[in-house]
Amino acid sequence: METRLLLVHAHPDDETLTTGGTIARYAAEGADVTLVTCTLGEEGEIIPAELAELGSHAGDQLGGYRAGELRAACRELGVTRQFYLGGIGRWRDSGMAGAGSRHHPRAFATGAFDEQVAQLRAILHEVRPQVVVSYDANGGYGHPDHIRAHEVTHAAAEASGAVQRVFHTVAPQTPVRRGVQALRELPGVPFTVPEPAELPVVADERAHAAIDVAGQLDARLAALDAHRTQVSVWRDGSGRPEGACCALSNGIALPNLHTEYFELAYGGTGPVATDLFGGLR
Ligand SMILES: CC(=O)N[C@H]1[C@@H](O[C@@H]2[C@H](O)[C@H](O)[C@@H](O)[C@H](O)[C@H]2O)O[C@H](CO)[C@@H](O)[C@@H]1O
Ligand SMILES: [Zn+2]
Repeated sequence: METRLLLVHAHPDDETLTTGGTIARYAAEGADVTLVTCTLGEEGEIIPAELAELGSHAGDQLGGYRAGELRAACRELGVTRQFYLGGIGRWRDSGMAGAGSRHHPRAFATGAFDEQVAQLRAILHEVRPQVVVSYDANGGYGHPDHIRAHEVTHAAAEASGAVQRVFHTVAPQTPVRRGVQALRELPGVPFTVPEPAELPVVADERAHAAIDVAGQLDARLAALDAHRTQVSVWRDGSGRPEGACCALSNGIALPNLHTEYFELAYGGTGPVATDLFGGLR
């Protein structure tokens, strides 16, 4: 059986931040990996000062710039094909909860749900993935676009009748806290190392699958480098991926985990503990 994995993410950078190692691993093992990105991330903050005028408050060119970042990141991860839901530019980044940008006529989180579901069903019909990955009902950390991506994914996957499993990317408490502790012990980290309680985590029991991505850390870091408007990557100079970490525009360090975790949300049970396709091939 050719294994076909499809991931639905809200903005350019999410695919790498939460599932970059898993994408790189399955792609390296010969799986067909499709990425669906729902928006261009037009409302994002911008880290490099020299690019500030791309922002929505000024030139409003960030979406096009992030499309280029996403192409580069997909090359680093080995993505087979990448779609924008409804075509490039159809749905716009809604901004964080409460932002006025949610009233934009093309805002994803408040857009026509049935249209979005039909657009994803068309991609599912073309690609025929056995396994689909997106976010939990809280969108991981509550971003309106992530929540809508979860809703559209479940509606389309369950209506398709052909998707065998839907997983949510999750951050279980114990490994996240262990990763934060490792950052505290890494000399010279230029970001704010968060208190464990500051990171959006879930109970360990919700992590049904743990995908070992120790062999893909360099690929994930290279893909994070590509998302330079959104992510700062720091390396301690040792050349080891363990000596690196990253932060978003808020300057809060994110743990560099060797494992990515997933909750099995749809498709019954199965031997998924270390393989999203366990028992399907
Ligand atoms: C990872 C992710 O979903 N990023 C989103 C998010 O960006 C965050 C947001 O700007 C927040 O205000 C910052 O503190 C944080 O550092 C950012 O990562 O929301 C953006 C706007 O919707 C979105 O473009 C970005 O991809
Ligand atoms: Zn996002």
